[in-house]
Amino acid sequence: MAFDLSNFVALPFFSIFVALVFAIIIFTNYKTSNLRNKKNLPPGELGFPWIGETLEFYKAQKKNKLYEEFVQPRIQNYGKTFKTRLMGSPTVVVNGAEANKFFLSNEFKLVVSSWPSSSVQLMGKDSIMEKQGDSHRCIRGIIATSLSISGLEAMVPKICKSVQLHFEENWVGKNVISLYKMTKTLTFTIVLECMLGIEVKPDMLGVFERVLEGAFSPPFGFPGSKFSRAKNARKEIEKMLMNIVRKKREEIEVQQGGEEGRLLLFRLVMALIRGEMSEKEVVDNVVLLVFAAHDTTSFAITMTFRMLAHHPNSYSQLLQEHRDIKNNKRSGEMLTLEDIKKMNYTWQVARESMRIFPPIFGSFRKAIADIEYDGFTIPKGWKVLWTTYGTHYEADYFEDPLTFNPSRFEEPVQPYVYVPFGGGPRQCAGYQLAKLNILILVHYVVTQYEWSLVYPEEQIAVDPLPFPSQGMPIRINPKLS
Ligand code: HEM
Repeated sequence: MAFDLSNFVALPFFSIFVALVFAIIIFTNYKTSNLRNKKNLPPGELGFPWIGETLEFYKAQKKNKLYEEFVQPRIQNYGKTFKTRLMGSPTVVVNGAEANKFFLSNEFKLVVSSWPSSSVQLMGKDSIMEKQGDSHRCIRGIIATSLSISGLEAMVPKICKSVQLHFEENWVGKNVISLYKMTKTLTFTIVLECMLGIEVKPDMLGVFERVLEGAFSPPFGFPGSKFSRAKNARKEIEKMLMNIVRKKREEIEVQQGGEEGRLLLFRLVMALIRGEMSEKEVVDNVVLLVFAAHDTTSFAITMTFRMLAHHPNSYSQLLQEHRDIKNNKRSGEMLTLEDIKKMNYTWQVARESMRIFPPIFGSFRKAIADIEYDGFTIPKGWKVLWTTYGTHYEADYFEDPLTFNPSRFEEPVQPYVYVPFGGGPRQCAGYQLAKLNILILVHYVVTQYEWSLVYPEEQIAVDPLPFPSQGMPIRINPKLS
């Protein structure tokens, strides 16, 4: 065997590396077992250092069976509150309405939201998801004003126009379209043009999607990785948005306000002019809003159509609601907020679809103090994962939970039981826009098209948000009006 000098030189470095890894493992075990002795931790397995039960978690998540295959078996073994270790962090998984109420309403007091490093780097450290206290309240206030009653009233005709234009450009003359892909394009346009007031340019969606693709991937920046592609796309967006923000600032300073005052970019730039926000904060929040709205709303819409296809009685009832609204309008007349308020049954269908297929599984929090909950201690620094499924799929809260039954929403639901939009100070800030988006699109599809699913039993994949694995193609045929 030839003597290789480089191996000889590398040996001490390798030994030091191995020793370091062992030291970290022993130190982590020591810390955890020390904690175990000192505190009344919830039951469950922390598993090996760093890796813990991450592989089991990902395996179940990939099949869209995180609740059935990861959470439920552990609830059976340990109860509704159990510990595990995910992606390096000791984590307590909590389930049920009381848990949702306790952790979601104690945001900023006992816990803070905790996103993966890749999401934070790509959305930006200055987006609402990383903000706390006054700066969080300031951004939420600005978003809320845009989605107030007068803001929503102004937005309805804009959304209607976007949907009509979208049909003309993407549906007319086609026999089959991918509903998921189409709703993504449409949601993107609605957030940017109708909510923010930023004109969509041809390549924009592709660049934003490249950022979103990296938002949950490991934050390794080697060339060609998903994360490094996402980082490059983020730089492109930053440059483009900076220009848009500066141009808007000039316009506002010259013209002082105007009709556009209702749109969100205007309000964000006004906050910039008043010195309440920086340019970077405006840009980060625009990226975050697209991220928050995009896959969630598209998935909610596609699952609503899937449920309608599988439940013809519900579809007939929903269709009648939209025929009644249409029959009260002149040909080509736009919907108004008043029409949308009449879509009660449609909203029940959409809510029931989001109960069974919540676009967001739940989300992570980080304990900022030792927390006493359910008779256990959750140590400061540990993560907490609350879940939508822990109430949505439990018979204690929803009778016969796996059955699709929109009329269960005729009665009000107890707080923190139905949580597809979260709750507490971080409850979805775009809830009203999501609702408009869903109801208006359903109206125009069912009144203008006959449609059917190409693959009625299409699988739901997860990466890391759920999506129909084949893009949910539907056959379409324009209705003769
Ligand atoms: C069906 C569609 C949607 C669903 C299911 C959904 C769900 C959620 C959930 C569960 C949260 C809370 C996350 C947490 O507690 O960690 C959230 C937060 C948020 N959502 Fe949505 N969302 C939807 C659509 C939208 C839209 C259309 C927008 C905006 C245009 C939006 C903007 C936001 C923002 C800004 C936050 C962060 C709020 C904060 O940190 O204070 N979402 N969403």
